[in-house]
Amino acid sequence: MELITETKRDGQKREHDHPAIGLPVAQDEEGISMVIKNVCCIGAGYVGGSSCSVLAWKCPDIHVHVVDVSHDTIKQWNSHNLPIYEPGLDEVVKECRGCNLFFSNDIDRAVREADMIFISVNTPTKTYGIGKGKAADLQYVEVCARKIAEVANGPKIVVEKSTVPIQAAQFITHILAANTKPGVSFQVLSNPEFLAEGTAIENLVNPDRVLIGGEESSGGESAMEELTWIYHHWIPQHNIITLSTWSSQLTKLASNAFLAQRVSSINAISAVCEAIGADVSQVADAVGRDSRIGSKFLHASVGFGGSCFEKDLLSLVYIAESLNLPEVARYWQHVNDINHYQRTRFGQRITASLFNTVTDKALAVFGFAFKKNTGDTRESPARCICSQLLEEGARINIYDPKVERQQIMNDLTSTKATSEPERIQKLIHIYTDPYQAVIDTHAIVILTEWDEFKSYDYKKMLSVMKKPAFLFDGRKIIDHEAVIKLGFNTHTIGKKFTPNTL
Ligand SMILES: NC(=O)C1=CN([C@@H]2O[C@H](COP(=O)(O)OP(=O)(O)OC[C@H]3O[C@@H](n4cnc5c(N)ncnc54)[C@H](O)[C@@H]3O)[C@@H](O)[C@H]2O)C=CC1
Ligand SMILES: O=C(O)[C@H]1O[C@H](OP(=O)(O)OP(=O)(O)OC[C@H]2O[C@@H](n3ccc(=O)[nH]c3=O)[C@H](O)[C@@H]2O)[C@H](O)[C@@H](O)[C@@H]1O
Repeated sequence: MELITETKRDGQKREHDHPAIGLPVAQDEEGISMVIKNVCCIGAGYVGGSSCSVLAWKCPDIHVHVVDVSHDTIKQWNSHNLPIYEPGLDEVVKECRGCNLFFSNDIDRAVREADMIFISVNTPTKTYGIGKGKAADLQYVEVCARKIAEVANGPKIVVEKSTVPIQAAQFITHILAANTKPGVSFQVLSNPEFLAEGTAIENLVNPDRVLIGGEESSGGESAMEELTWIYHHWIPQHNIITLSTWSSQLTKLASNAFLAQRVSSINAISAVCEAIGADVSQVADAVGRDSRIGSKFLHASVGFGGSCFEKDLLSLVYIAESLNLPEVARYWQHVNDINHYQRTRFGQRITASLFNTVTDKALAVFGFAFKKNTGDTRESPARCICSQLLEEGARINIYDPKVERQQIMNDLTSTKATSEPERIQKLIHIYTDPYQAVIDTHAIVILTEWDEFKSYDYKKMLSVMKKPAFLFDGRKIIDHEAVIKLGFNTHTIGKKFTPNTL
């Protein structure tokens, strides 16, 4: 394995390729000896990788070992090219990696050495069997629980960080309890994560709150104290909430559902605005000035994306159905339905505006990630809208500053996206220069709110496009009056402009 040399927080240059062994014993402020915590995190994805990097950064006295089944992912975490793009993450990892932060595939060793184990594996929507299309798939969480039970050799605190339905902590406890050996004991805590992609480091460093859910027993309470002690390294006590495990798990699902509901609410209003000639930005601004409502998460768009809002809404719908609460299930299902409606509506508007056909027309698509400042395309509205346009026979030139070419190709030609991958593949062109992407196109379609899209030279772009040239701003980020003046036929969400005849 390649050795990496990095300058560490103590100013020393060091090489490393594997986790250090043998932990020192530290003294706290009162000089009392205290064993340094040895933390392991199973799952080196967005959540495990970034949250544990910040944990290592904020807790130099804690040894953090992040493990994953994927060799490629771990190789990337140990390289100069991290597997995820997050502003500020590179700096944090560079400072701690090889000191008190380690990435490896040696899950058994990490679990054995740890006294606290975070489970941060994926919990996607089930694609098969009971609950297909709605329930959270807990197979990866179960594998972790069984692995911990198999290799644990002492007392362990198991912290459920993945987003899970409300019974998950019980089933983890059940598996662990059925496998205890002499000298081995387990406490299971719920500690859901609230970071948002693109702002993960800021969210982890200054969280609105940290939830620690546990059992109401002396063992549960002391486990909660242990985890509270870790977070206390950088988070004030009043931002750390201790609660029951079920409340903690439900709070996570409810928080995502509330956020998704706000986006769907303003998007539903945007359709009304388009129909009556109102402006959704003005409505959102005025509604948000009510301090009881607040201004955040009222930005109308092509719909919400990302790996969690839809998944967690569907999980909540499934839970409500399982609890025989069909009205509750329908309520949350509608939040998701509006999101699909909003995406489809925008795709249809593009086709309708381009004289009811996009067949063989070239369109430049700006942005493929589900939001700015991330390279993540999971459930991105861009995937859905591009697929819609490709099905209509459009040729699309895609530019995104962070999403890899192969990722875009996979997303649009997978069996989930199309039944005709060969035909679709020929219609897609990926660009690394937005000015090249627009040449000879009929329209520009903005699908992610990257800041750089605001400052492009649209006059220059217009000069190389087919006329009449169209601009569809699905994120409401550019100066519409300015591009209309240039001569673009402009469309956006929640507002209608007079057709441009320049
Ligand atoms: N992505 C996000 O912004 C947020 C995600 N969450 C939740 O956190 C959880 C993880 O999400 P992400 O980090 O986005 O997922 P991810 O897909 O980026 O990462 C999960 C990682 O777990 C690894 N893994 C799966 N099974 C494993 C096993 N048995 N042993 C070792 N490694 C294993 C996978 O190889 C993968 O690298 C999910 O439940 C998600 O709902 C919560 C808050 C934010
Ligand atoms: O559980 C999770 O995975 C995370 O889900 C969201 O974080 P994330 O999906 O990374 O990003 P958000 O900023 O919430 O945006 C989600 C989607 O909604 C869209 N959005 C957001 C806000 C808005 O006003 N309008 C709007 O269309 C975004 O463009 C994006 O597509 C939550 O914000 C996090 O608290 C949570 O931890």
